[in-house]
Amino acid sequence: MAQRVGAGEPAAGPKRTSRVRVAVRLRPYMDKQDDKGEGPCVRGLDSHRLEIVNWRNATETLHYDFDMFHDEKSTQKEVFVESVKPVLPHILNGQNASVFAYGPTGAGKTHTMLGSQEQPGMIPRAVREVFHLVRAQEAKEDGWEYAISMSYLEIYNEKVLDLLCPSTQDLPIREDKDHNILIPGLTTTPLASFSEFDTQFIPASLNRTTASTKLNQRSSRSHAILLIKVVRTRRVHPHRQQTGKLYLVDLAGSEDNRRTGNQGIRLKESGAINLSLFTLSKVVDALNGAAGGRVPYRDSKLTRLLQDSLGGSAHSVMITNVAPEYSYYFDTFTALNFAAKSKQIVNRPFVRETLLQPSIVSKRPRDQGSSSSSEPQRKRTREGKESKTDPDRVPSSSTSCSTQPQSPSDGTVLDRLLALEKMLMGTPEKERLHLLKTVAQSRKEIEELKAKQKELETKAKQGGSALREDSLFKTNVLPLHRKPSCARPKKQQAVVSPLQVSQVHIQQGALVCKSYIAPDKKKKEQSEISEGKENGGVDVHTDWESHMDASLMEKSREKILSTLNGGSLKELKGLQLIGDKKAKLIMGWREIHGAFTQVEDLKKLEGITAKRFSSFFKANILSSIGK
Ligand SMILES: Nc1ncnc2c1ncn2[C@@H]1O[C@H](COP(=O)(O)OP(=O)(O)OP(=O)(O)O)[C@@H](O)[C@H]1O
Repeated sequence: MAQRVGAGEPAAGPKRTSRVRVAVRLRPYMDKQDDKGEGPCVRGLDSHRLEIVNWRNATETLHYDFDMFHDEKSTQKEVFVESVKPVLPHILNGQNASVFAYGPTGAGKTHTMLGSQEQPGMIPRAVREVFHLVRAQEAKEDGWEYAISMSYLEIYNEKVLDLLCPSTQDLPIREDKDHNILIPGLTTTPLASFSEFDTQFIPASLNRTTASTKLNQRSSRSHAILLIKVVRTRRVHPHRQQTGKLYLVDLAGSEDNRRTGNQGIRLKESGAINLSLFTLSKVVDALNGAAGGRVPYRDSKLTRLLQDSLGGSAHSVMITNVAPEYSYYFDTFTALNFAAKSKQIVNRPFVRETLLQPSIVSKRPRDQGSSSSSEPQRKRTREGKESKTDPDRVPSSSTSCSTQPQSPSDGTVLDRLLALEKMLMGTPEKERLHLLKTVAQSRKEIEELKAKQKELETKAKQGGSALREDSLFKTNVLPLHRKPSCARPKKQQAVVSPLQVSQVHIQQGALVCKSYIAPDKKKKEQSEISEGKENGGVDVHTDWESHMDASLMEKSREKILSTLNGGSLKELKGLQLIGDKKAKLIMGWREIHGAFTQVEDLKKLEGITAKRFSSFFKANILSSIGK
């Protein structure tokens, strides 16, 4: 698990501010001659200023001044070089950046962000540039190693959907204590090259929800957000790790339902789109001092996700797309006013840095003497899985939804101990004393664990053999309709309710006394636990552990732990007594705190009491042995 370094630490440098940069891009006329006759309702004055006819008085014009004005002849390359490229280097230094296109339906947002084969937009250009920047840094051998990955999502009807894995449902949005916005369960795909990005991105874009409206033949009905993450790790001790994120956002078009002719589902979509854009506008107002200081980020999924880009810690660029036709006049006027307001927003970018724990560092090849630049990187895949991938190798055609077996990021106690000892070399005296204490404490823990394990093994052997003979006999002679008593030498008798019948199973040397509960009762019991209600009547928490083979128990425990640390949403839900809510909580915890070191860590989750944990543990150990 990584340790967070505060934003004010030396690595982050002095805190500084960065205003949201606003560019306006005017789309050329489309093929409608009659619109052209009226002349454009908006026109550029120079590379920063533009004017629009004043609707209150047609003889006047209103002037606006922006960071950049791109006229109707501007090429994709010019827009990229002048407005987008300057923010990209920040993401190599652990800072966040975002570029988003805003404007009415049909004004050119998707053209600007995505573009076409002949005229690639900001997204492909920005990603290509990120690869260039990273390769240039690698060539300098500056002591850092870099890893690039991507995630891609859309917000459709206030649902967060994973475009790299379209079968997933609405994903939750979480915030950690450092105000980082996280989406547990979102696919993250490592990228080795730009062409690999292309092969992932193009099919994923086709998953995006689009439908035509009267205004635009191919109108985007969702907000699409592409996230490019650059993680760089210092090769030498202390192993600092910096994470920079680039958000590339194509917003859905704001639109007037009277003009778009929306009905039915299209009307519902428009409601969601306009609500999120309205909230976006309220957020901008609040950041500019209105609304008494409360910034309503939480009022829509879009603003929650863009929290970092507006008034947060990102270097942000907003490209406002406008159209020249008079039919767009009011939309253009509104968009320009929104852009002018956004220009005043000030962000506070800082470096996000963590220190890798010794257990992670000690497992890396460089600690075994290697310092090759093509050394494998640790990367997260979907649902918080960790894997080792060589960044210079083009991975096989694994799908983004595919899951890989995962090894927990925290080592065993012994691994950690060894790593700690190794770290003592070259540590100042005061810290060394503290570390020595930790080492001594860990050693003591190991001794205690070993003693306990021995004791349990002996108990299990004694109890197991006595019970095996006894229960085998009883299972054979008891009539089915009678309740058998499950023999438990030295231990208390299990409480058996009138609806239960006990069965004795012997599997792989383990003796398990399974309670049979009538199906409807079992269902009720399980749903009560997963809904958060404590178990009332029957005590299911009897001393069952002592009847199990210690090594088998340990194996099952490891299996559960590995699912907790590496399981997908579906796999987590496959655990006994874990429903959708708990599975998402587990993923959120994992995202924020890293791997669970032991199954018992589950008790740290909200709503998992000791009793509920005990039910969970028992049910899963039994079911894993039963498999
Ligand atoms: N700068 C430009 N040069 C040439 N064609 C453009 C330009 N901007 C937009 N277009 C064309 O205008 C049409 C509408 O643009 P686009 O689909 O990008 O609008 P949009 O704002 O994304 O709309 P929506 O909100 O509905 O998604 C498209 O056919 C697009 O190719």
